[in-house]
Amino acid sequence: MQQEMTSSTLSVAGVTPTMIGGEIPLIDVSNFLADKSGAAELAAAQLRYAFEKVGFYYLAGHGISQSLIDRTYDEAARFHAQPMEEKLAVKVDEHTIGYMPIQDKAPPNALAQNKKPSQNEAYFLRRERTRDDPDVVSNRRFHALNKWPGNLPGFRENVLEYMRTLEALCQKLVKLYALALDLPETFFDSSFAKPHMILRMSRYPQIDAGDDTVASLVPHTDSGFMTLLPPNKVQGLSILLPDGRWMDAPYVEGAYVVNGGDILHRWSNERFLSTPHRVRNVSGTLRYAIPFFCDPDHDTMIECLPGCASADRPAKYPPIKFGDYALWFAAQRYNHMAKVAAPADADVTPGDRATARWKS
Ligand SMILES: O=C(O)CCC(=O)C(=O)O
Ligand SMILES: [Fe+2]
Repeated sequence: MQQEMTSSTLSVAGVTPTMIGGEIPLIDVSNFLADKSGAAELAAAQLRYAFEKVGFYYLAGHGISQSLIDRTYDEAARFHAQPMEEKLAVKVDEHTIGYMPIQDKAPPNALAQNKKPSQNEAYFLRRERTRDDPDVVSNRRFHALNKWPGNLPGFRENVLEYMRTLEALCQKLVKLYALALDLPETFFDSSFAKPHMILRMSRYPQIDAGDDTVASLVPHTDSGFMTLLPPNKVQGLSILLPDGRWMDAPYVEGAYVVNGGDILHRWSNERFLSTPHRVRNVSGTLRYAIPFFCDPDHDTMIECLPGCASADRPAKYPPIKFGDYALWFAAQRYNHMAKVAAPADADVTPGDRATARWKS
């Protein structure tokens, strides 16, 4: 490992995991994935700490091969290296599938107003489907066909292999999330039997290090349940720590950076954090990112989890179907969705609450 280790530790059942940069737990799930006795409980205790205190953790022992990760980064670079007309041939649609160029204006949500747009271009994929899939036939929102580039042999196969592999890992990790929330290990299994998943392939040009008014990706929270970022040798990601400091997320060889999003925060009645983060690429080179967002299926009713409310801590949010939430969120965050009639959310989002911390 190349980052500086500190002596800061966390005591969980007598075990002291490494704290990256003194702040972010490193959770090794290899024993859990190998079904070793007691490993699930230990990893779940570390996860609980990570989500109650930070909202981010580094994931080691995940079993995803570095060669598959490298190949997927290479495919992101190959996609973005195409001429603009090839990329625009798969332009982003009302399902947020396809290519989104660097925007010329900030996203629709109120907090972004008067801000400069994020300096990155992105290509979005969701679950691969066939033409006769009933959701495709009915044009169900966010359940459409992927838009594959026409002239990149092998691209589709490589990217789908990555998505299938990450999906299988997430289906195991949700068991730890259930245990971390004091729920039965299988609690989330049905919502993740066919999870909603998004792979975003982003390219960040360099920005001017001296200009604080421009970001590669403006401070934000993610919308969903879990985001997995594979190790990135090109720095740029920073995380807003609970004490209000921005911390640059160090590269840790082999470890994913994982965070929770607004729906985990909402579902857990704000017990688990959805932590703001941002990207500034001042590395001197192009930066790529390939976040994988793994969410419950869109029929899941997001309603305060058992055990997350009490007499002094009543449920803060009305129940909402995840699909409705996802549509509302997309209408806030993406210009191409701004005109979509999204269901009104009954309350301010967890993300808006979290963003208030950096707004003031
Ligand atoms: O580029 C990164 O490291 C993070 C990307 C991110 O936060 C996002 O796409 O939501
Ligand atoms: Fe993010």
